[in-house]
Amino acid sequence: MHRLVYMPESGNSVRLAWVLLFVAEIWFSLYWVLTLSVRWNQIHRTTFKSSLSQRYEDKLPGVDVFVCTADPTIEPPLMVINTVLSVMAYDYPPEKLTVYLSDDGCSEHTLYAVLEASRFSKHWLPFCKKLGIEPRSPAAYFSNIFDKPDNHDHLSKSKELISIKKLYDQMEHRIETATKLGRISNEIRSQYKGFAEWDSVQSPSDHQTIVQILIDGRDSEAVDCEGCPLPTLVYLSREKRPKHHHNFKAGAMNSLIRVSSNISNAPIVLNLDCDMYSNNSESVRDALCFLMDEEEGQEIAFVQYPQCFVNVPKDDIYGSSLFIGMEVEFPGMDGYGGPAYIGTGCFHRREVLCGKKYVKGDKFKWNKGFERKEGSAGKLEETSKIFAQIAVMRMVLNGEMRWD
Ligand SMILES: O=c1ccn([C@@H]2O[C@H](COP(=O)(O)OP(=O)(O)O[C@H]3O[C@H](CO)[C@@H](O)[C@H](O)[C@H]3O)[C@@H](O)[C@H]2O)c(=O)[nH]1
Ligand SMILES: [Mn+2]
Repeated sequence: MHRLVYMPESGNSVRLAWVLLFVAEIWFSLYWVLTLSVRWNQIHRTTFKSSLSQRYEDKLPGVDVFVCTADPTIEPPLMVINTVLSVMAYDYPPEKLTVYLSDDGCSEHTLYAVLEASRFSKHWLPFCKKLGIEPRSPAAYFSNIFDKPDNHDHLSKSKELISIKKLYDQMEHRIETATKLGRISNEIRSQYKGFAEWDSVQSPSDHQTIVQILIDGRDSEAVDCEGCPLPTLVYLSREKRPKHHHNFKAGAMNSLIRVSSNISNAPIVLNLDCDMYSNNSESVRDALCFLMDEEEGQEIAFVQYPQCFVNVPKDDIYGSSLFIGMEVEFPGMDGYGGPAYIGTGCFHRREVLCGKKYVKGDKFKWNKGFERKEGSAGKLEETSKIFAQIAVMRMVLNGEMRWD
């Protein structure tokens, strides 16, 4: 009202500033109304995972986890494998879990780190499950234990803890030595056939598709040190050519959807940025409580987890912890039908990503059974390359891009 009543006469030099201020105030008022309205209808949900187990433990669906990385310098391989290990250690039947690492940086060092992680997982997974520890990213767990002097949680676990920490430190040392060396030594190269792919890589932005199945869950020898099966672990670096745009994470996700459909084809897909480890081993079960809900499950396309940051400065003057968004506005949006998709930490139904249209009353059949693909790992790697090619070709020809 003040702005309208005291508007300067036309011709007055401050009139333009006055009008601009008025527009800005209108915009902020509208913004205030919009943000306030998502704050007064918050929904906080609770899951009952024991009911999920009672009803569905034998029929739990396969889950494919996509971890994306793009640059071995900005996103160090050691950080990437901590994220990979955090999801491999999920409290979920390992034969139904497949973890894909998409490496847009096409780095031998990242493949080497994942290879190391596949070996370390044989000790890390039984350690996590036996002692029920959280979080299951080794770096995050060790930092909680050793960087906080008043944390005595480790005393009861000391023997196992010391030996697993030693294995982790040795792995870290090997990965860092390889990184410092700038190349993968001939000794390591000779131990794993997959490195031979780099003989035909021109550069990280000009290379063929590389698919390596590092742990094949169907293999009876793919077991941890206590004899329990391990989840499947796959490395993918999709084809890139300088003349075609690769569409960043979206392009990687398109390749991952197609390659995974050939290897595990799980009906549930989780996507994670490589710098966002999972801090709760029951996240899959929590998400399934929504997606498999008998009444409303079919109405839910995805379950989005909030993002938490561990390295935000204490005073956080820029609001980088996204606290208001995650703690207030997300539950608020849920009151109006559900939160937005914000990328990492989201469980989708595969069929939704593949373009299935919503049909009211249409029920997904969870008891279809869990199927394993036939064929040797080598054969699956070869056919998966064709699937990755299709993703790239469709993106180039149609500009197809389903992910933000
Ligand atoms: O060519 C690329 C570029 C990026 N990435 C990966 O994509 C992820 C996200 O990229 P980044 O540049 O780190 O985006 P941010 O701005 O940090 O993340 C925001 O944007 C992401 C992509 O939408 C969301 O997943 C996140 O939740 C959201 O915080 C990372 O894991 C990257 O490794 C690729 O796989 N290929
Ligand atoms: Mn990021």
